[in-house]
Amino acid sequence: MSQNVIELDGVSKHFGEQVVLSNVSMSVKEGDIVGLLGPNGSGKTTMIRLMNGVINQTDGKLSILGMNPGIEGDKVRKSTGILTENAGLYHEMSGLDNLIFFSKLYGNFDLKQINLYLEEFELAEHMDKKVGAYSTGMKRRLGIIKAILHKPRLLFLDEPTNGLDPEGIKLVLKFLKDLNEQEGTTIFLCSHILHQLEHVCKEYFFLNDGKITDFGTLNELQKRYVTQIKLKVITNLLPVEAHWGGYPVLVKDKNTLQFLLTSSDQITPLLQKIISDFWVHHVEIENNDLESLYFKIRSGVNE
Ligand SMILES: Nc1ncnc2c1ncn2[C@@H]1O[C@H](COP(=O)(O)OP(=O)(O)OP(=O)(O)O)[C@@H](O)[C@H]1O
Repeated sequence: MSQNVIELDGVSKHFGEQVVLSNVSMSVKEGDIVGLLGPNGSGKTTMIRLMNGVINQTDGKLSILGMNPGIEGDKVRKSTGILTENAGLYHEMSGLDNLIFFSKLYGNFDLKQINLYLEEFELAEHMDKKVGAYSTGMKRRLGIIKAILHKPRLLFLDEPTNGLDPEGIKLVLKFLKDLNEQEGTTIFLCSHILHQLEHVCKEYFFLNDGKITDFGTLNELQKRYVTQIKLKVITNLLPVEAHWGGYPVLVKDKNTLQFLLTSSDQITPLLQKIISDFWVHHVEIENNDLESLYFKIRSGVNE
């Protein structure tokens, strides 16, 4: 069984009078990709900074790769990579020189590998430009390369797709999935853009006001929070009553119906019944995506 590479036990962090994290306990297994989701100011960046030993907790215990980041911060940072908002890049140096500088600092200089990453992140043609002249998306991609140069076992990414265009988002998410699958790198990422994470993370942690309010796989969270399925069906069936085929139904728009079901087992028989007399162009469960779950967990509503 894989070991926990992140363990937090009753961790709190105060800045003066402000309680930013309160009694946070969580664990992440080696080789997983997990997402930390929470609104602005909920404490996500603070948690990453604690786990990297950049700041110390007020209370509780942390273990990162079996080490205490508050005491062994340098050792922790040698085996972890981190991408933060400004990525710590030198704006007066070129993209290439930044990567050469950091890889030498990490004792891991490999020009061939650097060039491969620059190609992969579509930065090769800009590598001699000063980073100060890079666009936000280019800086973000360079920041990700900087975070993985020393082949960390554990990667912390704070909003890795911020400022990226749709092609950049696709490229970065695919790269992270491949890195996880091929190298076994554990990835801990924070993001607001929930639909992007839906196909990337194995498990999600929800942070609100400095407290973990729930966690689990998408499947587990759906079982917990989605007790009624809202099934959107685009069809030429036009129900005349508020029930059709034994289920409550709402006419949302011309050709768009919403059935309310209590179990996903009801979907197939319902659709079979519809298509025996009508056409169906589209079917979608509307309320079980990560974003719907996020709002339910925030408001404590099961629906
Ligand atoms: N060094 C600091 N000194 C004082 N307060 C701080 C410090 N760092 C963070 N905070 C406060 O802690 C709270 C949580 O901040 P944090 O950056 O961890 O939130 P976040 O969830 O990452 O937010 P965002 O989504 O906006 O990035 C905020 O109220 C912030 O002002």
